[in-house]
Amino acid sequence: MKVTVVGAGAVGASCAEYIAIKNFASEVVVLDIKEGYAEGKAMDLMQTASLNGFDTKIVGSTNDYSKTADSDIAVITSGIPRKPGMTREELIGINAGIVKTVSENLIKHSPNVILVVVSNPMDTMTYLVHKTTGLPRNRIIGMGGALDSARFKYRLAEALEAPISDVDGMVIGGHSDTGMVPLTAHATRNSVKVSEFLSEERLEQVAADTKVGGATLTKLLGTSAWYAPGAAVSGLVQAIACDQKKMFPCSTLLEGEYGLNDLCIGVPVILGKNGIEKIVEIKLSDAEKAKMQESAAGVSKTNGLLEL
Ligand SMILES: NC(=O)c1ccc[n+]([C@@H]2O[C@H](COP(=O)([O-])OP(=O)(O)OC[C@H]3O[C@@H](n4cnc5c(N)ncnc54)[C@H](O)[C@@H]3O)[C@@H](O)[C@H]2O)c1
Ligand SMILES: O=C(O)C[C@H](O)C(=O)O
Repeated sequence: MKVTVVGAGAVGASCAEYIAIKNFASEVVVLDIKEGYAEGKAMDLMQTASLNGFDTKIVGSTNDYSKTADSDIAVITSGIPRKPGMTREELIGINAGIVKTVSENLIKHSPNVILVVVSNPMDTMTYLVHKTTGLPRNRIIGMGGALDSARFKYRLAEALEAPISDVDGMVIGGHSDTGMVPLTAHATRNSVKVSEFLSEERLEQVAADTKVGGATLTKLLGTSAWYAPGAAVSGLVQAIACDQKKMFPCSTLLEGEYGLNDLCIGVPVILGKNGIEKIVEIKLSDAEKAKMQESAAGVSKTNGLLEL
């Protein structure tokens, strides 16, 4: 199993590290445009192999896509991150050009590759990859919901004063400060609805904290987060590589599902060796449906800024 990670920055390197530590890939190629940077990250990571006990070979490349040839899965993290005070949508001008070129280069050398899009604004970048590559929708996966759901579980555990392993919950919708839809009514602690333990007001606070999870970290760090994003990507890659048939909320092209069309947005999907093997349509309340519609309108508005 060969995995390429484009962008050897904060998220790309974290993602490569988690994939290597999980020891399911034979090779991870890390590619960056900055001279020597990916080679340096790859060498540093390889020097953790004996310490962390993995056999994955990590190779660095300065923009040489021949090294990525015949990748089974490729992750696109190339592009600029936001700074405090910015929205993800403000990154579109620079990142759209990068994501378009990178995805075309990847497909040229790996025609059967499954792409995982991370660069922001992620739902719009995923849509751009659809529009420009023409790959079938099962092979283009946007990562956002897996991360947002991990942050939701963190906030739920905090409110419940419970270990995170006790809680379960999911965030669907757009990966933006306003567009996320944390499904508080479906969240559970050991199969008991969290609404049995937390007031409506506290649950609203959990949802609000979840939605600004990325902005909160950006303010603290001066740039956006990388550990949880890297771990979330590695989870998706592992589910595909190991044909796990796991369910994650991912950004995918909708063709009527959830009453939506012609956009990529986060919904639950089953991930296996073919990428997105199924879009899971869960029953939403009228209030949840309205939030999803509003979120979709926001994503479509950003998509409208693309020069297609
Ligand atoms: N979807 C998500 O949940 C999520 C989570 C975190 C970050 N992000 C996004 O991921 C992107 C990367 O974030 P980061 O913190 O790793 O940024 P970073 O600046 O640390 O790394 C980005 C890397 O991309 C490289 N790059 C730029 N153009 C390139 C090109 N054409 N080809 C190859 N490499 C190129 C840069 O040299 C840099 O090393 C940002 O857009 C950020 O907003 C998304
Ligand atoms: O917040 C960001 O800009 C990066 C990423 O989308 C995140 O949620 O951490």
